[in-house]
Amino acid sequence: MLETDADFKSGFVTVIGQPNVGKSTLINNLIGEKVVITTPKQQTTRNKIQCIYTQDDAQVIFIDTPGIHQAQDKMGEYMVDVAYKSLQKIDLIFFMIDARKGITRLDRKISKQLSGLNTPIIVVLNKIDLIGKQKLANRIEEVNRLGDYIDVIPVSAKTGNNLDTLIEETIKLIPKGPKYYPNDMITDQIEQFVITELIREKIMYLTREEVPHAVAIEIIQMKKREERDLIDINANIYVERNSQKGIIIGKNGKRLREIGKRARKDIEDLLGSQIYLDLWVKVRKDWREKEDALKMLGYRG
Ligand SMILES: Nc1nc2c(ncn2[C@@H]2O[C@H](COP(=O)(O)OP(=O)(O)OP(=O)(O)O)[C@@H](O)[C@H]2O)c(=O)[nH]1
Repeated sequence: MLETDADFKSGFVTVIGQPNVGKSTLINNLIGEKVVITTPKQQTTRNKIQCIYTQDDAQVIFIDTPGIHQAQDKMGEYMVDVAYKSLQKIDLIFFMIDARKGITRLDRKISKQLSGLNTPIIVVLNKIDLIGKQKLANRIEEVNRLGDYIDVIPVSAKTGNNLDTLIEETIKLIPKGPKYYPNDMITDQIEQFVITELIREKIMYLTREEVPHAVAIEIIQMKKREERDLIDINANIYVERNSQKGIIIGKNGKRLREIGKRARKDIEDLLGSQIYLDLWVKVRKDWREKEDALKMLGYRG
């Protein structure tokens, strides 16, 4: 299901900046026909997808980095460990600065914290609709003195001015990769969809050619344990024939355990939480031809 056009680009971006700088406005303004906003019902994730921007040749997934928002009130804890770690895993950071206010003490602190990362950073100089040209030129100078950034892009998140340049630059900077989400993905299915793809990928890898496309994954349950940083995920793996079931399970369940182990690792990275993954292999004869089964498994015609 993941499109693997060799030239397609995809990447994860997070938006950081002090309160009121315009982060939500930016994300909201990026919502158009091409964008999906997500409002996960359960708070199972720490890395929350905020929106997805898809165009013909690229997909940008904006994620809400854990810890960043809470920590804005308490600068001492600004980069709590988990936030720092997740920042290292993403492809690009937007560091938003208010062009009217100019660089604040908080911006300097953020900048210092970010300087330890290898992740590329674009400074998004926001609210340029409120200042004149000369002031903007000064601000750009100030930002260039503040740190070593890939680019400084002046925008108005409110009017939409120059957001096309921001997207263009972003796409230049993200790596080649698959289209993680279909264009018409239903928002709250996104997280589960990626999880099923991660599991499917491991099966494909570990069974090679033996169970080609006869596999579908259904997430039965995803639930966070109370008072524990652990999410239980129960999923069914559907195949068409008993022989395929045997292949996936492997001798004494060895292959299924390996599939589970590898998938768990990736899902933990995705969710930023420990998970317990319970996988069951079930035979559903000719599921590919049965409409009901397809619907149940989340495929839409
Ligand atoms: N004039 C102008 N106002 C803006 C712009 N971007 C954001 N604002 C305003 O700035 C205020 C704060 O914007 P938000 O998008 O809520 O800022 P935020 O960074 O998400 O704020 P927190 O959620 O507190 O972190 C709102 O009143 C926005 O309308 C802009 O480009 N120009």
